[in-house]
Amino acid sequence: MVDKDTLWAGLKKSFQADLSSVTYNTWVASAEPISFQAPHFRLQVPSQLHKDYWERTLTPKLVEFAYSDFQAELEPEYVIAGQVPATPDPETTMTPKSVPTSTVRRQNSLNDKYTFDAFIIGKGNEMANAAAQAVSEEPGTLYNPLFLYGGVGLGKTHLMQAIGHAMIAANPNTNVMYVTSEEFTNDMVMSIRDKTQEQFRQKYRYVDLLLVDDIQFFADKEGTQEEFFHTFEQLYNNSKQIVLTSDRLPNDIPKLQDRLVSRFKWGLSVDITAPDLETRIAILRNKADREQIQIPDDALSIIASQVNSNVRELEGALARVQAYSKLQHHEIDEDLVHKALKSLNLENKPTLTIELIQQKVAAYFDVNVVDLKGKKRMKEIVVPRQIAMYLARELTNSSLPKIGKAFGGKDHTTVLHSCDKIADALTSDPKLSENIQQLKIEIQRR
Ligand SMILES: Nc1ncnc2c1ncn2[C@@H]1O[C@H](COP(=O)(O)OP(=O)(O)OP(=O)(O)O)[C@@H](O)[C@H]1O
Repeated sequence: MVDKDTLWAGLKKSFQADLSSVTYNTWVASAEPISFQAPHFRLQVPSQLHKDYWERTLTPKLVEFAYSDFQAELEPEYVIAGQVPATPDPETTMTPKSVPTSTVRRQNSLNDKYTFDAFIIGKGNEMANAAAQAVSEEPGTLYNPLFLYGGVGLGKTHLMQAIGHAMIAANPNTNVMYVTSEEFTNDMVMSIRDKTQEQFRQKYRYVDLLLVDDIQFFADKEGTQEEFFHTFEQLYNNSKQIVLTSDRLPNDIPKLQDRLVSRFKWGLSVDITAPDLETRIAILRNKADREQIQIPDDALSIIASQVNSNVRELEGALARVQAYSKLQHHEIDEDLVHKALKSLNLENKPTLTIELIQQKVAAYFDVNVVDLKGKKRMKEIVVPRQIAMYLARELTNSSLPKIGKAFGGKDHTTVLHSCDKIADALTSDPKLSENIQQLKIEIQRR
């Protein structure tokens, strides 16, 4: 038995470890538990934008953490502060249950908001958008599979789901399956455990459009890759459309079977990069209008110029401003935006660039920036160089070739290798993990 406060305290810890501090402070820190009676968990959030974000993005994590930390099956409900909930308040205690099924399922459906109409086109995504539009008009023939790749929070999921919406709009009988690669793996494992492999195959092999998100997590998963290969073959041979997303190109996904790498390259691979200032402003304006948030252009430009990492963080900043305006009972203006974003420490800071990361890492390890960019092979230089590349990828959303260029013209595979090496070492080297944590704080603080 666990009460709502104990549950929430545990969940917050897991979120804190999992999310960036900006994401955590924007979305999680402002939520309050209202009640808890298995499986119902009611959480109060400050605004509609928060509610949407929880429903769309954080619910799967919430369910997962509740299950792994408390062996509890959760069905969360989000209530906007000051609004009366639709159903009466349940009791506040619960008994843990077994496997979370219903809430996990919800992830398979398309998010209503991820349409082409709601997608703002800019320099970083115009190719990807054009390819996605083309695929939705001629599925299974033009680019199959369509492989969208790029950094976090740049709209890959949005765009892939937009294809699903467009195909359903053109033909309501279209059978669309959206799944993350982890869900695909879990589903497969369950089907083996429950001896329901035939149902599993029916589910994935007889659709018109299969969308698999974050395919890089297939790395190392032999069984999943084997199963996915047969799924792919059947769909492809029947001219059914497949769309995949990843944070990197197929060649760069470690331990991905050659036959999958070659198949993923049969169609079209197209990347999405971070939006420029104009696109960020347009995304915010569109979002504000859709959510009916009153915000003048000048105030909006301040947000767009201060948050330049990715669209998810941009949306978070807008939500923060909106929540702040509600709390202060004050309309949004430039002054309010400055105050609301102040705690994110974004103001008066130099822009977070690869060069800035190089300087911070060099100072931290007491090495020379020139050496970091150079070719010296001594361990004292190689490790800081790999760390700097890893942080450049994590914190700036720059493409691998761009990072390679900033490190004295290195190849993108060298950058990827460095990032993977550090990511691997992080799981077993607490000292490295501490160094990186400190460096991240130092860099975010500028
Ligand atoms: N060009 C855009 N126009 C409007 N909204 C966008 C655009 N790009 C991204 N977004 C919004 O930003 C948020 C994050 O996008 P999304 O989840 O699609 O990113 P992603 O690239 O799939 O990230 P991840 O790699 O973390 O899965 C979503 O709310 C999405 O609607």
